[in-house]
Amino acid sequence: MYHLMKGIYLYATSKEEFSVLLLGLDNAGKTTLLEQIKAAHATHGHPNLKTVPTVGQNVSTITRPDLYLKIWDVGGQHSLRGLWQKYYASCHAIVFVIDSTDIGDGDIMRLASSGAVRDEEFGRLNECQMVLEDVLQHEDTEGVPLLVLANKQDREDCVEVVRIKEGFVRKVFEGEKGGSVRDSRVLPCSALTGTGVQEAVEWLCSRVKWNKESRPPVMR
Ligand SMILES: Nc1nc2c(ncn2[C@@H]2O[C@H](COP(=O)(O)OP(=O)(O)OP(=O)(O)O)[C@@H](O)[C@H]2O)c(=O)[nH]1
Ligand SMILES: [Mg+2]
Repeated sequence: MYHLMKGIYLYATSKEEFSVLLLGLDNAGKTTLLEQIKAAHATHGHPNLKTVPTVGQNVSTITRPDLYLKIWDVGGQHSLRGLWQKYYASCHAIVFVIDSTDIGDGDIMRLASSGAVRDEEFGRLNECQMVLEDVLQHEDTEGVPLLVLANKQDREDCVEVVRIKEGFVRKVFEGEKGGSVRDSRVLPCSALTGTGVQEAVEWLCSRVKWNKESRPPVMR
């Protein structure tokens, strides 16, 4: 009887848990974003916005009415990107965070036709493109929903989200390194002020549920 009751109790109180992986170049704003998401889901809480470059990982589980989201924030520095792939097979969604102030005008066709990569004009656009392509091409990310966040939209010198969508994300997806078909979206946000963070979380929650036949959740 005890075991039956315990089983019913556990069944009634358990929820599906989905894992979300935050990726992007160093300084893109991944840790700041995680802090905002944590603060928004805590009863009392101010985000800790004094981040330092991540070496290793930060992980946090947030509780939503119908599910848990376990969010993995990994270091984006060049030397740490090799570690990302060990998270791919078990994640249910990927967020690719872009620093919208460090990608020139966000137009990869112009970058390609310019020949030389002139840093001051294109910022880290080329690096950002190669890193995103690597993620999309990896077999373990096949079919995983991908949210691209055009971060730092609070800054005056940012590239607006439509340009990032048209000039960068769409072109990468349509290119030969665009990888498999997947659910994807580009949204603006400011991890620093919190603008757009809620919309991002909503999108992630809906997509991990839609995709759960391909990537089933863990019961917790
Ligand atoms: N203005 C502005 N600054 C931001 C925003 N998001 C992050 N930053 C700043 O960008 C810097 C880097 O932010 P982090 O969150 O540490 O970046 P990260 O992607 O975690 O970097 P790594 O851990 O090295 O991969 C910090 O100085 C943040 O305050 C934003 O939306 N707007
Ligand atoms: Mg970080």
